[in-house]
Amino acid sequence: MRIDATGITASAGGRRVLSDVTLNLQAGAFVGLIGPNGAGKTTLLRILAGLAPPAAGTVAFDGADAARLGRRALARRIAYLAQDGPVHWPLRAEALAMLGRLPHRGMLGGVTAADRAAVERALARTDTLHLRRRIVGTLSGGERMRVLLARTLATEAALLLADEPVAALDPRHQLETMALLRDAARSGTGVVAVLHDLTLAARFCDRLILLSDGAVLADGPPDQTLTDANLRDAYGIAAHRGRVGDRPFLLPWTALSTQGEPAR
Ligand SMILES: Nc1ncnc2c1ncn2[C@@H]1O[C@H](COP(=O)(O)OP(=O)(O)OP(=O)(O)O)[C@@H](O)[C@H]1O
Repeated sequence: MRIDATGITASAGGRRVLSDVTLNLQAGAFVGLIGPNGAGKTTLLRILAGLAPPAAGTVAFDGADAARLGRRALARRIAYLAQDGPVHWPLRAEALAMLGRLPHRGMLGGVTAADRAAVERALARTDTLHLRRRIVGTLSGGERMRVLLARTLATEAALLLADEPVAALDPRHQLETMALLRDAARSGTGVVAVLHDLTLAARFCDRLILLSDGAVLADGPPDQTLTDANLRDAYGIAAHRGRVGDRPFLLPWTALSTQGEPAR
């Protein structure tokens, strides 16, 4: 699996929100897409998923123009988890997870044993087996997010794009979900997650792409992306740092003024 996005430009509300973004994604790496609010992360993820066309630039999936692959073929290859989408349908959790199998079904096809097995695996991996009979609208925000992640995993696509998959989760489920995404990457899925928690991003991701003002400010291993200068320029913050084994960690600590002085 390989995705090459070249020269991606996008506008929204009459304003340029992505400018000439070029990046490639390959199976086997857990990539964190980070950057401040409004930097363009969701816009970029939706373009990579084929859900919105770029104003300029191309997305190629395994060398083929993704725009020509067709919605259904793309949906089998790329699973997309939207950012905190409200779910109003009176659906049980397992039926919602089963929607992740739709791209694999023929026009008249029913649920197969393979569909059931994939949903079972996805519910188990997201710790939602005990919620399977619950109506999704009655779940807590974190429970709902895990069921939505189960739907995304159930597709068993080559590329998984997740927009803020851990934002609503408690610390234990954050750690488990980050480990599950990393393990999915290790076993050959391409994984990109939009993340605001830089501590988790530094610990679990193999590579971080830092978007700022619609452009790629840095792209590389966490050590090289989360430099003091990049944190200051992109987020206007300073952080405390450390290491555990071979992994860096950092703790956002100080908001900086525009002159780079501690603001609060
Ligand atoms: N439909 C729209 N109309 C007007 N502006 C839009 C629209 N969609 C996105 N934008 C703007 O485009 C910019 C990028 O939005 P996007 O959602 O991609 O940012 P983001 O990096 O995902 O932010 P966040 O971290 O807050 O989720 C923002 O300034 C946003 O206000």
